[in-house]
Amino acid sequence: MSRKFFVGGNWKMNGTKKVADELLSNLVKGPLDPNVEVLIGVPAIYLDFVKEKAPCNIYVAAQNCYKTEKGAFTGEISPSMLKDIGIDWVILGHSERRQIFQETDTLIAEKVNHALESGLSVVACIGETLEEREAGQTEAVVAKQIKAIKEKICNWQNVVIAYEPVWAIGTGKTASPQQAQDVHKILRKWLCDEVSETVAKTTRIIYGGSVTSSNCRELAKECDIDGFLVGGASLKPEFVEIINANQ
Ligand SMILES: O=C[C@H](O)COP(=O)(O)O
Repeated sequence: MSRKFFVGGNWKMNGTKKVADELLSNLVKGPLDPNVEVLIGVPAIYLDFVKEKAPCNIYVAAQNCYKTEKGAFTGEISPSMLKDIGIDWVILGHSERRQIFQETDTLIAEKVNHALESGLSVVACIGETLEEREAGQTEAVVAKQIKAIKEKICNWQNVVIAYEPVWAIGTGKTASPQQAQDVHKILRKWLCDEVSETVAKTTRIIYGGSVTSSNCRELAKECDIDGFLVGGASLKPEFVEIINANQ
C-alpha cells in the first residue's frame, strides 16, 4: 500500500498579505511534483485571503482550532467556522501550542476528534524535547502523545502524523535521517499494534524540524518518512525544492 508524499509548510505567525502573495506565486511557479500533496498552514487572519487565491492543488490549513462548534470561547475559532470559509485542514498539537500555550495531550486529542468529526483533515503533531531524548524517553513520550489521540478518535483516514522533535524545531539541528526513521518506525509499529495493520500502512508520518533544501532528499529516502512539516524554509523559495525532494 503506497502512501502519497505529503509536504506541509507551516507559516506560523509570519507574513502579511504581500508576503502571502509572494509565497503563493512561488508555489504557482513551482513546478511542483504532481505526486506530492502540498499544504500551507496560514495564520487565521489570512486564511480567507489565501484560500481565495491558492490554486486547488494546494491545501490551505489553519494552525489551530478549538474543540467545540461555538460558544463563549473568546479568541478561539471552531472547525465549523473553518469549513464555512472553505478550509479543509488544520494543524493541531504543534509543540509551540503544547509548550507556549500549555496545551495538554488530552486537549489536543479532543481538538483532533472534534476537527475530524466536523469534516476537517488533521495534521497531528507529536515529538519529544531534548531533555526527554537525552533521558532515553523518546519512545515513551511519542507513544503517550499518540495514545491520547487514539483514545479519542475512531477513524484515522483523515489524519497525518507529524513527528517533530522539539529540539530540532527552528534550531538548525535536524534529526539525522536515521534518528527520524527510527522514531517513524516505532510510530508505525505502534499504529500496527494498537490500531490496525491497515492504519499503520496507510497513515502518513511526516517529519518536521529544520528541514531545508539541503537535507530533505536524504530524509525523504527513509522508508517510513512520508513527507515533511516545514517551518522556516516554507517562507523561502526553497520550499519548492523540499516539495520536490523525491524527484
Ligand atoms: O511546523 C513546523 C516545525 O515547527 C518545523 O519548523 P522549522 O522547519 O522552522 O524547524
